[in-house]
Amino acid sequence: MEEAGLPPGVLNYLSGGEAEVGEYLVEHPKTRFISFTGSRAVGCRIYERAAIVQSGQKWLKRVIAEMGGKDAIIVDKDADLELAAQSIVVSAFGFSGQKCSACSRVIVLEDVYEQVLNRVVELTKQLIVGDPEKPSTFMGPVIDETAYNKVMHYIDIGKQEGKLMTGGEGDSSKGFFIQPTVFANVDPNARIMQEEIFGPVVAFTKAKDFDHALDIANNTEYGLTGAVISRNRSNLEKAREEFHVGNLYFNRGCTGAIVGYQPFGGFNMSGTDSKAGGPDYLLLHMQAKTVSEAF
Ligand SMILES: NC(=O)c1ccc[n+]([C@@H]2O[C@H](COP(=O)([O-])OP(=O)(O)OC[C@H]3O[C@@H](n4cnc5c(N)ncnc54)[C@H](O)[C@@H]3O)[C@@H](O)[C@H]2O)c1
Ligand SMILES: N[C@@H](CCC=O)C(=O)O
Repeated sequence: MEEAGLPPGVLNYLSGGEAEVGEYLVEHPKTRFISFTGSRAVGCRIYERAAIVQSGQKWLKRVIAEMGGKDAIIVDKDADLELAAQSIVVSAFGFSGQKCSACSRVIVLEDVYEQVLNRVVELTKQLIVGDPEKPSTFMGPVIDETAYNKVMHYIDIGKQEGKLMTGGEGDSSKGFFIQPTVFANVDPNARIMQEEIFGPVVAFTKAKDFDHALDIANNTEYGLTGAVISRNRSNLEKAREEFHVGNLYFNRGCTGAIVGYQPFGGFNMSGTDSKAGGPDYLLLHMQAKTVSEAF
């Protein structure tokens, strides 16, 4: 950044604990702007703390919060089912599901539900989990023990809430490895359909028609990414209007936004409606001033 012209000392990297560093910076009267990426819980905490005007503070702090997701892929009855299955597997299990954009809910029209589910299970069983340095590995471990315990806890909940189709096992003896896990026949209001897991776990539910599928997809506090796999143009147009997410994809998975091409950021509890990687983002970090001179 200095090579690009930024004066020394403007950009600083500071590591440390959440309370010691995070809370201190958020609450400091001289902090002016906070750009945060992380969970809903921490984002809400920052938003709340930043709103309090501290002694000596002479501005209102501005906050951008990019938070979590509970992202859904809808599969229509006339979809390319192989494309659907491939898109689901990549979106659910890439980076071990540790993406805010990861697919954690699959909503399939009842006409093709069994076919899509069976193919996803088949593809999931072929994934290689292991050493991420090996090119043949598809999925490495989750990030740490806390993440491992959290995801395994959700897998236990999933075993009560749905039918375990594949996966469901973890091994923390040498790294924190979790098998890619698929649950079927899950109620849209179940915890694994509502709460962000941030791990390799995906839940399937059945919709009776496309409107029902959209209702289920929108039945979440989040609104980050979503995808529709369909050959039906009028259903795609309906989703364009009614599927309430910041990043909506048609006939592809719901991860992998490209900077400059698919500006990224969600609605509702997924964030503050900003679009990282898009032309408007920089303006959010600036202060506009209007100067008028009369002659
Ligand atoms: N919307 C997006 O663009 C996006 C992108 C990536 C990840 N995420 C989300 O991030 C989450 C996973 O990341 P994580 O586990 O690092 O999230 P996290 O919220 O646990 O932590 C994020 C950061 O906040 C810091 N932090 C924690 N408490 C704080 C506090 N009280 N005050 C200030 N800072 C504090 C942490 O030290 C960490 O650096 C998921 O929810 C995921 O969906 C969102
Ligand atoms: N922008 C990334 C997600 C970032 C968060 O994990 C994507 O589109 O997959």
